[in-house]
Amino acid sequence: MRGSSTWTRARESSQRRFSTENENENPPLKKRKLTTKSTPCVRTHVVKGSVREALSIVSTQQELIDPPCSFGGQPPTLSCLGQGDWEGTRMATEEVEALLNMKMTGKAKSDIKGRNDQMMEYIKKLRGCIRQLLQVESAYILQKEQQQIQLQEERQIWKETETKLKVKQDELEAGLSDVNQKCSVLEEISAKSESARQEVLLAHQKDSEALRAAADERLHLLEEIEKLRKEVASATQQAATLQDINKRLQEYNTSLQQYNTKLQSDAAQATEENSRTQKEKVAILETLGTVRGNNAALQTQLDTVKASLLAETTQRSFVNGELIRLRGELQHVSKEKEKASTQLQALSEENARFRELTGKTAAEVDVITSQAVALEERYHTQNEQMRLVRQQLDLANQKLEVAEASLAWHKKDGHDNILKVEQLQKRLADADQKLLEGELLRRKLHNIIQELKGNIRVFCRVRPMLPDDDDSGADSAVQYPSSGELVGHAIELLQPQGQKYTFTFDKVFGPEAAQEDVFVEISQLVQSALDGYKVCIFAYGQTGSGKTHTMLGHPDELEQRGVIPRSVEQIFQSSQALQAQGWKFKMQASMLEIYNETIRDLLVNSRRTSLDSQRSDGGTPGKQHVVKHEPNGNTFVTDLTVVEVTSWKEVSSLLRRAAQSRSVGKTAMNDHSSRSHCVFTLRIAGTNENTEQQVHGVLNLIDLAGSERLSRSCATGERLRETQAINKSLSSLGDVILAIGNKEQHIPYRNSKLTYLLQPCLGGDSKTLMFVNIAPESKSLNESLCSLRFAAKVNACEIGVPRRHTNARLPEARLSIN
Ligand SMILES: Nc1ncnc2c1ncn2[C@@H]1O[C@H](COP(=O)(O)OP(=O)(O)OP(=O)(O)O)[C@@H](O)[C@H]1O
Repeated sequence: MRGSSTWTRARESSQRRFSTENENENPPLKKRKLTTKSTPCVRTHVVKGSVREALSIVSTQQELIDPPCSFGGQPPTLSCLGQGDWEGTRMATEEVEALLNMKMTGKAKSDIKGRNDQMMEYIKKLRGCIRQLLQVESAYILQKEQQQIQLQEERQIWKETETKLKVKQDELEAGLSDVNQKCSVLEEISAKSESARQEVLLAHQKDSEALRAAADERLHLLEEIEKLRKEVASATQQAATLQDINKRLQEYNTSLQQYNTKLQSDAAQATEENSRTQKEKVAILETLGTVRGNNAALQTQLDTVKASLLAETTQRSFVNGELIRLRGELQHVSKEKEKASTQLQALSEENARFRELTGKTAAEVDVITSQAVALEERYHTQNEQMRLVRQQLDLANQKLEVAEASLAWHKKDGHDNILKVEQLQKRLADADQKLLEGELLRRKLHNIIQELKGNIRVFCRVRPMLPDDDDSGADSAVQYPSSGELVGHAIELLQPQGQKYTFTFDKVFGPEAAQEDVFVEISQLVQSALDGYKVCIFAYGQTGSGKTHTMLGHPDELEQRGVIPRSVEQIFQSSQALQAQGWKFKMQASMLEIYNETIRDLLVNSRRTSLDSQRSDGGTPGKQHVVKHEPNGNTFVTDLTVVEVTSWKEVSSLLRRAAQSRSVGKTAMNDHSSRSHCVFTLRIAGTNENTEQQVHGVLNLIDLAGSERLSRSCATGERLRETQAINKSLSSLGDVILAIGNKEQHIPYRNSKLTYLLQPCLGGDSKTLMFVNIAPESKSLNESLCSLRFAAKVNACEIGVPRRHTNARLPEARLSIN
């Protein structure tokens, strides 16, 4: 740049110099030539002027043209000039000046010739001078032209350079903006790196804290390990047994997989069969409709025929009566006729005898003859009457035959129709049965697939609006998809601002779902407790959302019984049905509640009169109940009352006993709020006398205390303490499920009594189902959202594959009969 500006300055000064020289110092050449030409005669001052100009140019440019002509430093004289050769000599400025200032010397005025010669000499010199000047001028012009060409070239170069420079400048500017951009990007990156660095620092701090916590945990774990070592010693003893069991389980697993494959192909077949049956059912229903229509028409026809048959039967009986009467009359007439013919015979014989004897008069003969004629006429009339009656009888008989034939035909047709309807009804019943079987198979397969997946299943139940709900008249905050695959499996929560949250679960029950509908869906799961599985069903949800209604309901009202009564009843019924196969079951029931992180026995005999008196010491007086997990996978609670039960009736009385002991209180959100987690456990031990097989199943049915926000429950004092304990244990449940979901090494089961008790159900080998109960009113929307989010986490949780507890090899088929 600097080079270019120096170059530009030099170029500008050169230009300026040229233009000054051209425009100011040198008048146009043409003008000077004209001036010279227009004054051919020598006039000193004119010539002097132009020559001076020329001289000044010559003197300025003299170094450029030729080296100066030296006169040896002497001013020239005309004589000197006369001695030199003007043609070939170059003149210095002073010489020209001297020539111009030269005066006529030596000649008298009268010496015209002399003067003339002198003048001629002078003119000759002047001419030489002028010629030289002209040469200088042409040299100058040539030089000027060269310079102009050079200038042009320089200008061209300058222009090109300028263009190049411009391009270069543009490139540099573009480069500069690129660099600027890069700079800003780098600045951003640097800012980000800075924030990342900060985050890393924070994370590092957290890690350090976590490390410290881990160190503490490690210490704790070392203690645990010590304990575990002792346990391991005993476990080693069992290892051999377990290995054997494991081997058998592997075999069982293989057979289960085969069974599963078979079930899947069966399922495919069943689905096919199902759809075929459905189509068949539709066709049958259509045919049945047509047949029913035909049947109705035939029925009407049959009724008409029956009516006409009745009329015919009446007519027939009338005709029969008439026939009998006519037959009687005919007999009577026949008798009369026989009598008359006997009489006639007698009279004829008499007449003949008389004629023979000629003893009778002609008059008497006439009378007798007329009597005989009359008798004969009577006989003919009676014959005619008989013929007519016979005709009538034949007609009636014909009518009767026609009526009987038509009746038989109608009867046959009606019978055919009845047969057809019966057949169709049978096929319909078969199709319904197949559908039912298909549905049962589908449920079974679904259960098996769930078992193999090892997931906790989640059912959502939304209770109806209650009369006490403030917005019972308002729209519910809950919706369900009305079409597509999600029907019956999804729930949508609507926020007042229009935002919609959709959650999907294994099953969603709306407010219209009856207790029976809910139980149908879990009956298979309950049944597997009888097959030797650990089954755990628990209800989670905010206060007043229907957990107790779902789990317990009203045990004494048939329709309103909840999961616990129905499950127990089903277990007893199935166990009785299995007795035919040689199975004998022993059932033991227990019930406990976890109240304020303390386990309380709800079946203890010493019935408490005041709940508050126990609450103060936190449980059964003198007894501390502790949860124990045995190495064989069994979990029990120390000193808990366990009652052997043989019927639903006994369990029912236990439930009533427990209900009286349960911690219930009135909250702002529920008049009869369960203030504790209630756990009903049924242990099932089954032995088959024929095969010596044994199964050990456990059914845990849990009604959790309601989750509620302190701000909404308005709890104070004892209620506040209860609520805090409930929330703490529920949040521990959330932590456990989150840790299982994240497949963390350490699962914090010990953080609460509830999670420690549920450990085998949540992280072990049991079949677990959670009900998330939802209150539909819009004021509960936030609680519902929390509950559903919690349930969604649970739904995503894999807890391991359920394990059946048996001590002898079992056949592939399950024990369950339904
Ligand atoms: N599906 C339902 N159909 C009819 N009524 C219901 C239903 N679910 C709940 N209810 C009624 O709602 C009220 C509250 O139900 P419930 O006591 O079962 O709630 P909860 O969740 O157990 O409450 P808490 O946690 O406070 O014990 C009861 O009156 C119950 O009868």
